[in-house]
Amino acid sequence: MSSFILGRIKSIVYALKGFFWLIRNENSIITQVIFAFGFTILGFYFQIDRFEWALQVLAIGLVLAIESLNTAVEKVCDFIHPDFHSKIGLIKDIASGAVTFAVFTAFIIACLIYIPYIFI
Ligand SMILES: Nc1ncnc2c1ncn2[C@@H]1O[C@H](COP(=O)(O)OP(=O)(O)OP(=O)(O)O)[C@@H](O)[C@H]1O
Repeated sequence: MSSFILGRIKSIVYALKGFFWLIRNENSIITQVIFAFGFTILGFYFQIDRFEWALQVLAIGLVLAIESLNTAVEKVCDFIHPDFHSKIGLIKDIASGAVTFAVFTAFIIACLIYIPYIFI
């Protein structure tokens, strides 16, 4: 097998290792996964259409991906500077701010999808 293909396979294995680590150990990711299951049940309950499913899956993926990157930033911060430092605090706050953008976007998408089903 060429070293290119072998390299790609190794990358996928490492990525899956990170994926499973996150859903086993990281409370914020576990919480978001529970929310994702909740909204999936809601989607089946209200029989949302294909376009709404696509938007919902995109919103869930966006939140999980940004939350995962936020976790990575926190880990780097704790590794390079385990003690309290105002700059570390700011870096962590900014990474959390990125999650807030994603959650806010997902909230708007959820409102656009479900408000018509619930109230109209
Ligand atoms: N080393 C530090 N120096 C200064 N402020 C910090 C430091 N560590 C954390 N903080 C502050 O505490 C907040 C929470 O940090 P923390 O690393 O506990 O993340 P978290 O959002 O609670 O994530 P998790 O629940 O996944 O641990 C940061 O956003 C930052 O404001």
